[in-house]
Amino acid sequence: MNHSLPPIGSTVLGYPRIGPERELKRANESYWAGRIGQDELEATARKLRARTWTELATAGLDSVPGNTFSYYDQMLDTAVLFGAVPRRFHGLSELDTYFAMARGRDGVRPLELTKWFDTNYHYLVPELAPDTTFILAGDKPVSEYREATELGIATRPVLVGPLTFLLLAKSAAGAAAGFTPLDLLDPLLDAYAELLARLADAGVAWVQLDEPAFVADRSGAELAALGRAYDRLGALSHRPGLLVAGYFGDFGEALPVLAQSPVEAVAVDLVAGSAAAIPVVTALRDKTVVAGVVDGRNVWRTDLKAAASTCASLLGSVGSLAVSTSCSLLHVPYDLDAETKLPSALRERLAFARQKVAEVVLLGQALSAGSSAVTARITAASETVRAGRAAEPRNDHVRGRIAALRPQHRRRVPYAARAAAQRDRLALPPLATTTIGSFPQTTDVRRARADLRAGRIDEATYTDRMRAEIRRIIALQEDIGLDVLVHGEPERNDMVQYFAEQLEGFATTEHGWVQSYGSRCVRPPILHGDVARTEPMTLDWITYAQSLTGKPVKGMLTGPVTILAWSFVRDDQPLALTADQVALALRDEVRDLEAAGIRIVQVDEPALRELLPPRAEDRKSYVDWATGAFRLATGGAAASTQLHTHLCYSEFGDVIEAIDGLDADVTTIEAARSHMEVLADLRAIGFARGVGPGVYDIHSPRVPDVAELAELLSASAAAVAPDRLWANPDCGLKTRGYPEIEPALRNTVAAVREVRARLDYCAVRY
Ligand SMILES: Nc1nc2c(c(=O)[nH]1)N[C@@H](CNc1ccc(C(=O)N[C@@H](CCC(=O)N[C@@H](CCC(=O)N[C@@H](CCC(=O)O)C(=O)O)C(=O)O)C(=O)O)cc1)CN2
Ligand code: MET
Ligand SMILES: [Zn+2]
Repeated sequence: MNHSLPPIGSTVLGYPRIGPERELKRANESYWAGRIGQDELEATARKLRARTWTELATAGLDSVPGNTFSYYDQMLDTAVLFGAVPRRFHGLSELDTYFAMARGRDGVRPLELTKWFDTNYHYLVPELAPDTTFILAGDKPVSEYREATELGIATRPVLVGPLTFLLLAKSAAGAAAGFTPLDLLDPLLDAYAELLARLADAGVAWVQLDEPAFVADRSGAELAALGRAYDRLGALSHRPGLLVAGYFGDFGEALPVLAQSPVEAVAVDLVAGSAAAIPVVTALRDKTVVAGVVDGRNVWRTDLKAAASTCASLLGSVGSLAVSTSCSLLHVPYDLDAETKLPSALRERLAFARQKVAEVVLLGQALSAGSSAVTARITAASETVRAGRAAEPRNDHVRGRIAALRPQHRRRVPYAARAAAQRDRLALPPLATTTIGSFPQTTDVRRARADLRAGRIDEATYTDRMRAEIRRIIALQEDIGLDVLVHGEPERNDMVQYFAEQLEGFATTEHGWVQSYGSRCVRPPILHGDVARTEPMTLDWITYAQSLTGKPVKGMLTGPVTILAWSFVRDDQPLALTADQVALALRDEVRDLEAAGIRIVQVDEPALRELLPPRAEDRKSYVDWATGAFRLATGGAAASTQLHTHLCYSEFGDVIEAIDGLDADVTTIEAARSHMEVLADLRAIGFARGVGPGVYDIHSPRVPDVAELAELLSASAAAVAPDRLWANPDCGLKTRGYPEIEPALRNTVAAVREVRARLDYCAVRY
């Protein structure tokens, strides 16, 4: 291999790719709708890549990451690159196969979508089987490298590492028992070896292999596989320099393994993790260590003085030191300069992707030259950060309420008493039907909100339009015959941002878009101060909806854990305390809803699993504060108020006890894609409250028929008593269209009627 590698110096581990104005979202959605062709989509993609490389090189980074672009997702890119395309997707053009894997097509289900570690980004889960053969089927990393060289920029291609790829993959349905994707390591390494040779041919000096799977607990066998893989790739005679990156935590036991392998560089996350292990691992003394000191997950400006001193402290322990972000900047918005409405005191304290690149460049200069001008800028930046933090106003009322909390604030009367009171008050049938909250966000609804923002319509007109939408949604649900109704959430731009816009202590952005999955984006709010509710947030909409019907309408709130998980949070106090502040605001909202006659309140916690720490030793304290905050939000409700929660988008095996700890009366939970596995998990711990395993996968446009729904419901009824069992979709319906959801809901109600009839029959016979 090349023995005169250029120093990495200053770099970032990755960059946003949706485009500062969500150009890629618009281009993808236009292509899917048939409004533009492949050429136009590719032209947009090329422009976005060129713009990113140019911006990063011009900003002064020594090493610019490449291959950070993706039409949909980097795990999907990796599966396609190595030919791991399940048979059901064969038969389309390359691009359409790719999108079919992401989104499904007629009668063909897509790959599973799941959370990327503890972030709100979702990746597609590769499906591997014993007979999967890996070949170097594509050349995206090579061709994008060439594209950048044409602009005069030598990039460092970023690849998902082979171990992380396999550890995040799942074995395809029907794969032999005992098979795990890791069994395919050797053939996969052959394909990586071929890719590395091609990259070397193209002139690539460094590649980055991301192995974040190793910041979680890993078995001895997995650690050994890591060592074996990098020994093998390292031993290749023709390859670029290898940088292995870990992020979202500490490499732990994987650090010495990598240090003893022939890789030339290791990138470590010094924001979520610590620098303590680096001097201890003596084998790092002849490696390049890339110090991730600029937070890639949050939007605060870096305390550059502290970061520079962390870097300086490592100088004697490593062969060569480079400076970087803690992880890819994919998780933060593009550019603070696009925000014109943020309060200036807050703005001063923020850095988005572009500003973080500038921070890294400055730190790099401090490390290499350390001129007095650079030192002065670093000192000034640190002072701004510290002064800004100190100047954040405190809300003494909220802090007083927190100080006065007692265990009984987080406790309701025992479930049996609640269930009895709710049975009397609600008189619901067995297998009660409901939905998760949102109905399709139509173009009209979004346009009304855009018109309000632009001043084209006034507040009263906007309210009228939303009320008309609520009337339509209530009438539709009555017509379909659902038992517990929702107002449909048309007034919400997003289930977290909507609350943040009304709570003191949060700021929201105009352009701060971050990719969540595929073309779907969010604008995470910035939680900067003490949180307080100044007035009811949902009351008018919910009471309006309830006034239209005799059936119960669910009050609909987003829980404290999810509000934190999907916001940028303050880093100057424990998350547990921030969560309790949010919980108090929600507790007041629950009380107002109850006082207005609302009989059922749902508090969504889809992100409960997401924040679970990667290492087992940290989990108990997380579960304690997370369930504690939820129970603080809900613990003031009367026994006869039925409290629902909703969970989705993850594997729940690891948080079953936490779900129990929420103590909700009814839990609606994603289950359709995992064949109701969660019911067995719940049963195993003796979970005895209401549960609604989602019978309809809303992530797919497919409409389930009555027979399959009845079968899922019967299977569920065998595991859960019918008076505790609910029938509902997997998640909210906002991303779907009416032509899909209307028949799906009608079929659900029809299936429930069938199963109820069978239950009656059984009750008579036995
Ligand atoms: N925060 C969050 N995280 C989550 C979820 C979630 O619901 N929220 N759900 C899970 C899955 N993730 C998701 C993330 C985003 C979306 C989603 O639908 N996002 C929308 C944007 C939602 C939004 O902010 N809408 C705004 C702005 C809409 C918009 O783009 N308006 C147009 C103009 C309006 C028009 O003419 O269409 C514009 O600004 O250009 C609104 O309704 O007001 C999108 O990407 O399209 C769905 C699921 C997990 N994580
Ligand atoms: C991502 S969970 C979504 C819950 C919310 N109530 C909705 O129905 O959209
Ligand atoms: Zn959901």
